[in-house]
Amino acid sequence: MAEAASVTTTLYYYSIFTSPPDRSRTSSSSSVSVRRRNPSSLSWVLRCSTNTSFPWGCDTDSLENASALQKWLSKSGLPPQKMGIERVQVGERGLVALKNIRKGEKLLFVPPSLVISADSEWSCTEVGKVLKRNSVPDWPLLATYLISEASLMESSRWSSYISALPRQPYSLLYWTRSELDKYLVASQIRERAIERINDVAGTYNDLRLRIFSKYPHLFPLEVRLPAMDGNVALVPWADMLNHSCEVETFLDYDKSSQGVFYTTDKPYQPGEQVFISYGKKSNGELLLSYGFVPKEGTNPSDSVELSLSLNKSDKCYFEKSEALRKHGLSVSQQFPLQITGWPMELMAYAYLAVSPPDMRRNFEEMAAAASTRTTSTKDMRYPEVEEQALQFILDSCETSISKYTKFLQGIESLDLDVTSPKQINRISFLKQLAVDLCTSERRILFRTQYGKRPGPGSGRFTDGAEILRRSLRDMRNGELRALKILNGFRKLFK
Ligand SMILES: C[S@@+](CC[C@H](N)C(=O)[O-])C[C@H]1O[C@@H](n2cnc3c(N)ncnc32)[C@H](O)[C@@H]1O
Repeated sequence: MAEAASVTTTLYYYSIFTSPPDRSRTSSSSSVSVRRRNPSSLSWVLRCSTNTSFPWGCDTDSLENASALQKWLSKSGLPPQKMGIERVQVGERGLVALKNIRKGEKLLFVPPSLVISADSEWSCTEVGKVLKRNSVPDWPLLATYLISEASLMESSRWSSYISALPRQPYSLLYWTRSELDKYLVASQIRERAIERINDVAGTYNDLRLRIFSKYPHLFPLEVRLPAMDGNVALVPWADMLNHSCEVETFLDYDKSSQGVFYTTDKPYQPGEQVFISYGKKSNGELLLSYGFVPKEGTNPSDSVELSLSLNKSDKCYFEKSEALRKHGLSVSQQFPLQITGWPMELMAYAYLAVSPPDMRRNFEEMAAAASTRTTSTKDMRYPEVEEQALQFILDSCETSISKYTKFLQGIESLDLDVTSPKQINRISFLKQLAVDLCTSERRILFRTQYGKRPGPGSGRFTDGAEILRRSLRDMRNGELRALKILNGFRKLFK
């Protein structure tokens, strides 16, 4: 049942793009025209800035709202579907095949009249006009649209949709600052969550100062709402699809019918849950935006950020930091590590960090190669500092691993002040999410130590065949052999 509550509901937003999706540092996904964008950012601001008393969303184990949604969608022009909303193994509620679905089959066909976009008609026309006159970007515009419709309750044409929106209380944007600090102390995703929260709060404040405060009759406190940039739309029905790391299909936008559809990349049997991809995201990013962590080892796009820093006592600290600054980098920099390898930029940063003063002529080139902004020769090698650079990366992994281990060993004793049983349940769930995330991130760090290291010409993520620890050992053995030969010669000459 929809219930009146302060808004802690998540809204799902799909960006409609005709251009390729963003290529995150860790992915190289193919071109799609519809994708999700920062959905939970909005929900966080909803939580922190609104206190609505209208029906909003439901728990994801509620099928009642889902079937009302399904009925309303069919009545409103959604064509007959080969899928239905059911209770599922992954994601509680989801879409399940009702008939055989072939690989490559097109599904959904959500017509434009059922897509909420920047061009949708506003029930409160004046609110829409004010926002458009003030050039509010699509993202906050849509968010305000939804809130404004929600405030109309049953009389909004979207009321069935709004009351079936899933609550998503586990996205990092819903975690309190002390939960983030306590449970994600070892992971860089904590920083990303704080950045995202600040970002959204900034957008909200901007709108509040620029628009909401000037039209208090149109934007009473309860319905003020911020959001993010972007060309976005809400797609009821499609947002019942859960994510799988094993599928590579995204929602698509059909230019001619202006509807939204989805092409399967595998067949489904009746009763099987149907998935889409929320994008090639790491486990941390999935937790940040959607509040779940895939099972360990199932996400090929998983990555962890490794933090590297210049040594403050380095004689060339200033020159190196200047070279980094010129290329948009700082003295402490994060690089994504994947299970399959690590970026050339990381190696370039490591070369720079360990280079002695007599290599200062190379600092500039190293800093350029460490930056993703510059298209420089990334495959450079500096044999004279290779060993130190590898050791530097190994040490940084080691430092990070020990943080994770300390956290994982002490998690049980990490308690926040909780009183109600509901809070206790939530905390134990958050702890489990933190454990799952940290275990998967630590696993990548372990694999980096024993996994692959850069090979020339191998692109953004390295797939060379050498092994970090082994290559260091081989290097050292080589040095030892050379030393023995040298000593042999010395003896001979004596
Ligand atoms: C777009 S909704 C999908 C429909 C949702 N399951 C519902 O009941 O309304 C996204 C949410 O579904 C859940 N979800 C999606 N994919 C998941 C997965 N692979 N594992 C666990 N939860 C998932 C998460 O709570 C996520 O925030």
